[in-house]
Amino acid sequence: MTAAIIDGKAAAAALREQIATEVARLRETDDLQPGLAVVLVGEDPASQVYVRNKGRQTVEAGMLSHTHRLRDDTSETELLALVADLNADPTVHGILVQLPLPPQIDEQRVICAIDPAKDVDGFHPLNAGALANGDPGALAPCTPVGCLLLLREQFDNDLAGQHALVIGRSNIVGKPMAQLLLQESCTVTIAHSRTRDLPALCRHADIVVAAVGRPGMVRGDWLKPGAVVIDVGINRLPGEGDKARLVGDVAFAEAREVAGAITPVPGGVGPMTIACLLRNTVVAACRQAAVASRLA
Ligand SMILES: Nc1nc(=O)c2c([nH]1)NC[C@@H]1CN(c3ccc(C(=O)N[C@@H](CCC(=O)O)C(=O)O)cc3)C=[N+]21
Repeated sequence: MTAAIIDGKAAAAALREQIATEVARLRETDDLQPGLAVVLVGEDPASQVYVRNKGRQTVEAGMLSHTHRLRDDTSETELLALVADLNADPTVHGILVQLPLPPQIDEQRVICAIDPAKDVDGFHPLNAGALANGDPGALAPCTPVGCLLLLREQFDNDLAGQHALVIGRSNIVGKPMAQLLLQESCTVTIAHSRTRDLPALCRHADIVVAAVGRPGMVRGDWLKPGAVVIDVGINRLPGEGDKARLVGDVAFAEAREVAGAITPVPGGVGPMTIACLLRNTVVAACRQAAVASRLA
């Protein structure tokens, strides 16, 4: 069996189209233009590309984009002051502080300083708790939501009873992914670096979400034939010349021979993450303006 390739790029473009339509309507009928502020501390080249893509797609969707680039030696106090300004700015409905932050800054303190209503990353403990409680109003993290949208498409909106294995337990992907899948009535297993016999566990899974950051870790012979594989990994390996090559956490060529469907890297989960960020920003803007949204 050769797996179907899940086209995240196309799914993200379709989602951005819907978002742009909704933004146009909000600007026309409610005089509301959703605004997203992105904060980048330091010069990490991968982050720069990501920040640029986000900025461009925000504008293409008809939204306001504010980008703040701070020096690598920015103090925690300075960053907290900027977050306070953005919290108070009525033209900013969503705030994203790019992670990781340099070592002199306490990430958790910064995340907690963001107004939960503007926390479009869904990283604030209030949003994480709301998600765990099954509160439909929670702003949920963009990468796992993007994965869920791709999975729903594969399963015709019915994930109930599927055995889902989430590999990775981060607050950004693994934990919220597990919460979302549980909400869909999957049977969820979370695996991590201390899990015993991961290959055997994996062979039972109808759905595998790999989010560990280890290139090619999930092998073809770990998969149940026909499983749906979502590869969250974005690993930069040295490629031809000075070009970096992007690879996922799944050994793609092998997995493709066994899986039923699989996301590629690039062009899988990544573009969906950005589309979901735009969506969260529209939802957050509507709530802040007490206007009904047709997206949520
Ligand atoms: N506060 C915060 N929120 C995040 O959501 C966040 C973050 N910090 N820090 C970094 C990671 C990484 N991340 C990516 C999202 C999309 C692509 C993406 O669109 N990738 C494209 C191609 C990228 C390329 O070619 O360079 C793809 O996979 O097809 C990549 C990486 C969000 N993150």
